[in-house]
Amino acid sequence: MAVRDLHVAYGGTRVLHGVSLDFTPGSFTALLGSSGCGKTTLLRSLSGFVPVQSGSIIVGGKDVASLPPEKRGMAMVFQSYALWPHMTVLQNIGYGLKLRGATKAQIAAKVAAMLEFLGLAGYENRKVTALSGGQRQRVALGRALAIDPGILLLDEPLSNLDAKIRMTMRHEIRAIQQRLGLTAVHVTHDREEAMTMADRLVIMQAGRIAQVGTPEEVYDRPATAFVANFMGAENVLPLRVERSEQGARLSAGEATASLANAVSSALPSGDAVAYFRDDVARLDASDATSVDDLIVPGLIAARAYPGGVYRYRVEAAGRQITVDDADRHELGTKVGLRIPLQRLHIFPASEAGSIAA
Ligand SMILES: Nc1ncnc2c1ncn2[C@@H]1O[C@H](COP(=O)(O)OP(=O)(O)OP(=O)(O)O)[C@@H](O)[C@H]1O
Repeated sequence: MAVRDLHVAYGGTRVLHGVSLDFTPGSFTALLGSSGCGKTTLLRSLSGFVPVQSGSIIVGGKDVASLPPEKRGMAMVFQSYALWPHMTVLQNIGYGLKLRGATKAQIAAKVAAMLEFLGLAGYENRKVTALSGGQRQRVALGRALAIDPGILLLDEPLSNLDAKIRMTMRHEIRAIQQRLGLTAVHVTHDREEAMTMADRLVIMQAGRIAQVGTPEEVYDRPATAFVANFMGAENVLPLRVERSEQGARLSAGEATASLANAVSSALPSGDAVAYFRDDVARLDASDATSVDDLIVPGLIAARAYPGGVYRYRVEAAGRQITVDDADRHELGTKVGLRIPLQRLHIFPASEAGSIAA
């Protein structure tokens, strides 16, 4: 499947501004992005529930953008399950087959196989209202899979489940997708869910694609300030970068550090903004020095114990920085915030825009 220059609008409001993507057969892609960026709209355009303004959706070499949902070879699983409450498990799973003209015997055989596959053997005659959330979502999955789709679209299917079932379902869905060789596209708000289930992440920002890559690429090498921030590097530190023959000199207020040429060649020059995660920095003595790490003077303003490590809010370089540290320190203590340079994601200040504000 591939999407080319997809534009979608609701009334006069444009929501997708020219999205192009390729989906390798058998791959699992997660669409991630802040609320309202257009993830669900993209998924619904693929499925045919939302019409496209322009662009194409290619499945097996054919443009399906103007075909109705049932002619696209795709099935969708919804957050709300969207099961028929007055119907039994058998009737729900068999619904798509019935619409496609399958006989009663064919439906019964397929549903029994599907229930076996999903660990719900013998549940045929149960009303769906008499099932747990996890079981309902499995029935919804069964209904989607019963029509043998090549492409499975998942619209936040795990959001309504409690944490434990959600973990189990992550593994189940991934295993089913791999076993059946389905091409899956999954919309989620949950970064960890996307990272653990998908081969590839697509990070969307305001109706456009900000980055496409493996979970490692997107997490460790974010292409933009937005992606770095969105993937959890929420600490923001304004920096000045001065390039020289030997490398680069970084300064954050009084604090300075040097980077050798090999590592610094990709750095911007001038005013920049660095992003880093809570678990990257450490608390050191206020007079600590280092050649490899940036040590920014700071003051402990708050402390919490979420478990395992302490989480501190440190006032440093005019910013509030969140840092995890194994040791307990008192509020008001002067510290040196030790930040390894290679763990910083650095972008020109002009690119950081409102995220850095
Ligand atoms: N049926 C609709 N009519 C008009 N505008 C809509 C409709 N559905 C969504 N929108 C708007 O389109 C934009 C994208 O919505 P969409 O649901 O695709 O975002 P999303 O990334 O899935 O968000 P969320 O994570 O909150 O579900 C939003 O601004 C939303 O308000």
